[in-house]
Amino acid sequence: MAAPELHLPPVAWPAPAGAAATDDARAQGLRLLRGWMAPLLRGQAWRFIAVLLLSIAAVAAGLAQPLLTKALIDDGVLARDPGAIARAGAAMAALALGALLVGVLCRRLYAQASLRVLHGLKEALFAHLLTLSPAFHARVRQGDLLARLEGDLGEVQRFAVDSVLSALNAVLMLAGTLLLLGLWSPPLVAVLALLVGAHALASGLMRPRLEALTRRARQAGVEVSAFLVEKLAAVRCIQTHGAEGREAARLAGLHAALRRESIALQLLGQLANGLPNLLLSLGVVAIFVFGSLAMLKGEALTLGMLVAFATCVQRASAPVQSLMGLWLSWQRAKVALERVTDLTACRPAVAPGEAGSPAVAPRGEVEFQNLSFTYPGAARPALVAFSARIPAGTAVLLRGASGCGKSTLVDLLHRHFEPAAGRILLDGQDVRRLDRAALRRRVAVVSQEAVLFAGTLGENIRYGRPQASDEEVHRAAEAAGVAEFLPQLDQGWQTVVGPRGATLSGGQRQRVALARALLMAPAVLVVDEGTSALDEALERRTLRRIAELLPGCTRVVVSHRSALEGEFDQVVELGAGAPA
Ligand SMILES: Nc1ncnc2c1ncn2[C@@H]1O[C@H](COP(=O)(O)OP(=O)(O)OP(=O)(O)O)[C@@H](O)[C@H]1O
Repeated sequence: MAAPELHLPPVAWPAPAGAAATDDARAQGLRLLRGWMAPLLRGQAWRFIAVLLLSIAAVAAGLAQPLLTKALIDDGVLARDPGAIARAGAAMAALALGALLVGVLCRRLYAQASLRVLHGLKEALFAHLLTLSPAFHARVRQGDLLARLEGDLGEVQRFAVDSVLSALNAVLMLAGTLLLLGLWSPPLVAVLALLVGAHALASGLMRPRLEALTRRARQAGVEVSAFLVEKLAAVRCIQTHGAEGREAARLAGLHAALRRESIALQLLGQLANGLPNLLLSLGVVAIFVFGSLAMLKGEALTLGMLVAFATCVQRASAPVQSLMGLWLSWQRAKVALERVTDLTACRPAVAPGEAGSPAVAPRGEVEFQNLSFTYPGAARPALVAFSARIPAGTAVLLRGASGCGKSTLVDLLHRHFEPAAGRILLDGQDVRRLDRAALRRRVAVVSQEAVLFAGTLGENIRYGRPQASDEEVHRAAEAAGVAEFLPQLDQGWQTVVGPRGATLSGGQRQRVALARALLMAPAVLVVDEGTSALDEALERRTLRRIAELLPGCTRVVVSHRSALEGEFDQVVELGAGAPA
């Protein structure tokens, strides 16, 4: 049985407050995410191992610096040996240069591996989003999806890859430093451990506030991107209604909320970040004060050792800070992970279908048997016990009052949803038993809103069948009426139609979308008000040309125009039983 698309109650997500998915759904979503990440990480394993080995080399070079400092002071300066000073200086310079080269190589390998993992994750999430039904996409704001794809997924990847690697590096550095310090002075190690413990305590106290602030700041950012995506796609409507000023003011309001949350988050983050710095600076002061006092008392401590101690503690500060930073990134990543699993927890409304394909030479007979359907979360059914039979190769006009369920019927035929009751047969086979992709190749749908992509006219017509020959494209374009406006386009087939086909008229866009469907040579062609922007004479001509191009094709046309009735073999009325 198909899994429900949303395991969440329909109102729980997407909601303005970004409410959570159920635990069960989230666990499933997490499993899916881990399933994507594991092979990506395995594929980059050699790069990560190389980065680790290079990091160990860099740590060793870093640890040699305090030893050289000690040698320079004690064996060189205090022993008044210029040769020892020169040797220690040259070794320090060589190590610094080596560290730079290793750092560059490390960064290169690391960026390659890390970006591949991020892009792989994004591609998997994008592919997942493409499996979700139009009803899901109708409910989710595009800006919200973008924020989750771009920001949240990046945060998860940064934690899973960047933070883990830098933490590993930090642990190595810290372990080496502690070893050195332990050899010289065990009490100093105890001081460091005390500092780390104090920081952990302070961090624990700040955690709940930091997590809540992170979530709120993220949501405020999503509100801004969702606003921009929606409004920039509707500039003409805003201009028509003279709403430019109001929209600008709304953006300012959203920005004010975002600023409030971001500044609070940054202040708390700064405090959390600055704490280890403060503690370590106090540690260095303590070493100099107590070390100097010990030297004055004549204890066995050289100036070189004191400087080397301080250098060690300062060297330990970077890894300690990076480990503390790890905690901060985990707070951010946890919130981001929840937001990404909100998406991975969503399942396609319908299963891809069984292995069966529609007949090799489909006839195109469609039968709706007692179909009922209610949208998730809707109070009233969109379709109630609808039945009709459309013989193969016939032309049918499907009509009914606005909102009576005509488009829903088309979506059920295309298996964007499963009916609550009843079934649809294609050539006698239940469409649920058919492979969904194969079904969609046999049944082409042209909707009222023609969706074109930025690209040439030819590319848009070929979208469903990129390998079609020029001649096939021309025939489909001729039947759809594209040929009638082609001479008006400067570049002919090569004309770039702009984002969403914006440089064409509504009727021209519909004709391009129709040509695209005809090129697929479907067994069943459904035109869901897909020629509504054409004048009546052109619509009539187009319907006749389609019949000539695809004589055996079953044609179902959803239209409110009664004058076209004569063009059809049958008129099917939808409405009885369905809500008005
Ligand atoms: N995604 C959705 N979620 C909830 N309800 C929906 C959704 N899409 C459509 N509906 C509802 O289902 C009913 C049928 O809608 P449908 O789009 O199928 O009607 P239609 O007959 O094609 O209308 P029109 O002729 O105006 O295009 C309507 O009451 C509509 O409000």
